[in-house]
Amino acid sequence: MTHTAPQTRADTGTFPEAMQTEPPVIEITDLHKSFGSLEVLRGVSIRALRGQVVSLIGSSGSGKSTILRCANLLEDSQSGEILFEGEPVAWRGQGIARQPADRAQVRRLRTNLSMVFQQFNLWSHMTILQNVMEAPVTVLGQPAAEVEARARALLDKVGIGAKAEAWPAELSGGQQQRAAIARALCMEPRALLLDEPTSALDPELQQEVVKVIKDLAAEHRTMILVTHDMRLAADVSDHVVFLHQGRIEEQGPPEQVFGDPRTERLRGFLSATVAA
Ligand SMILES: Nc1ncnc2c1ncn2[C@@H]1O[C@H](COP(=O)(O)OP(=O)(O)OP(=O)(O)O)[C@@H](O)[C@H]1O
Repeated sequence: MTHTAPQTRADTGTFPEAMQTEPPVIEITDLHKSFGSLEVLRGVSIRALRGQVVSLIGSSGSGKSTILRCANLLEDSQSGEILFEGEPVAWRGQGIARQPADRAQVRRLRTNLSMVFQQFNLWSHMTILQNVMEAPVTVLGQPAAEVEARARALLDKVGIGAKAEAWPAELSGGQQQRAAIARALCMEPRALLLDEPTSALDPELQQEVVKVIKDLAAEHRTMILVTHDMRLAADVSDHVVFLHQGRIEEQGPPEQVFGDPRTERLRGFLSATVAA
């Protein structure tokens, strides 16, 4: 079966060869995760090198978001290893006493590995500018004037500079998501985790956010992107991972995954997604 393969960024170049000798920014090995008796991840291994965009695709419930949440210490796992820039992301203790192994690491990790959520999660009692400035000022203790200059520049970059003093409720969903991306970037993270950043938006608003994500990919930001938007995955990814019921069913460069899928499951998934 042939598919109308979305065009990919295969020939646009990814990252300088020299950078490939450093450890991956994110390296997940043989991750297993269950919620009670429900096995959600069954031995998933994924890595993102500096400057790479890795997209996770697959049916609802296949475990994509759980991978991001484990990588960011929002969820524990049963077994497997997660390294951020070569440093283990680990938990310790038993039962309800179990917690991330090292509080300083949680802070470092959340600073360096910013997450953008499907539902934006802006603070409604703060203006857009305050939302973007909050963590660098309060968590990192950076001077407010410096952070404000950076925050305003980021809001300009994502096209909502004029909304700096507005409240989140005054913005469209697409504008709120762009503010959430500016907020993540204001931490000056080394990598971004994007969890279905366009899924909560009407189609016409999705394109505003897609443009911002494409711009970030063109800057060779390291990103793991969970998305149901196959065109976006094809456009921005260096590597695409197709998950099925907690396992990697197929993976490869986007031109292969979308243009020449090897497994019947991926072919079926792509046909169903394109038809939807
Ligand atoms: N906190 C939780 N408690 C119990 N089950 C959970 C929890 N979080 C996720 N799950 C279950 O784990 C499975 C995987 O969820 P996950 O959100 O990772 O999938 P997904 O591939 O991202 O799906 P979607 O595309 O719908 O967001 C689902 O069956 C979900 O219901």
